[in-house]
Amino acid sequence: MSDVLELVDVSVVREGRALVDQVSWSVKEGERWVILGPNGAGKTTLLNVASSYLFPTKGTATILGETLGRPGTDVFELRPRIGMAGIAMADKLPKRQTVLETVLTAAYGMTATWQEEYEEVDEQRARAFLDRLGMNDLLDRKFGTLSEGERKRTLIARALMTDPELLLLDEPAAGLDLGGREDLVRRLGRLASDPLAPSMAMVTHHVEEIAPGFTHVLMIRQGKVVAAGPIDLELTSRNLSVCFGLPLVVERNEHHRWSAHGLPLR
Ligand SMILES: Nc1ncnc2c1ncn2[C@@H]1O[C@H](COP(=O)(O)OP(=O)(O)OP(=O)(O)O)[C@@H](O)[C@H]1O
Repeated sequence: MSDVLELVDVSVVREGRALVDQVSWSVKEGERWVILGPNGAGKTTLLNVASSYLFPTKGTATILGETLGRPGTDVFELRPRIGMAGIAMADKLPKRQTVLETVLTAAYGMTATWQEEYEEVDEQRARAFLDRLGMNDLLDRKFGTLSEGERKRTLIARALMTDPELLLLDEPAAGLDLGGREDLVRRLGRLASDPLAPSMAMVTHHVEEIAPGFTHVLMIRQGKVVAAGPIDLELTSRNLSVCFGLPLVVERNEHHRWSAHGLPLR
């Protein structure tokens, strides 16, 4: 299996502080990673490196075989190969555009529609991704009028539109109610279990949001790696407690879903 992402001793330093501190992490083809860590741990900063929007201050980041900052690496060629769904992207998209247009524009590397004609084949693809994410009844709705859950699902469909080799999801379930979260987890589980789906890395705050099918976990605290590896081996009470800085118990049920809770204060 080849490396989709290879970070070696990567640090991102701002105002003298390492937001990401000597992180080495490799994602191989077909792996589905969960990134866990407390607020401010550096998760989004790490995704920004993985999506080629942020270059490391130190160390090397190689994405889909292209090393950032090396002569010959063109980030404008690299970026369409990476699907990214997160709040930062939602803010860039025109609110008056329909759901279908929002997904369709991804095929043309733009955030606005302009006046060009879309290929029939692209429209079919956009409809298929939206169908898979349960957005069939909302194709003509304005993006700006969607609920949080509908917006998240549209963004994932949009990120899949370029047929990316690496899919990065930044807190896809944040702000969703219980039903919305469970609906999304089911859909992410289907995606994660699809052998044709791209390699994935998903930032989340809650182990309850990890869909079955995710294979690996990266835990970070204060920019440093606490644990990294197969989820069955590394997502332990001990590692989670170190990561979040308080005693936690993590469990997995027979449906392959995770839950975590703190121990009562004495
Ligand atoms: N450009 C910047 N300059 C200085 N500090 C920054 C900059 N960008 C982010 N930070 C800080 O870096 C730290 C890591 O931020 P980051 O957004 O990566 O964390 P996170 O793990 O995604 O947090 P959260 O879970 O709260 O979203 C935070 O303390 C943040 O305030």
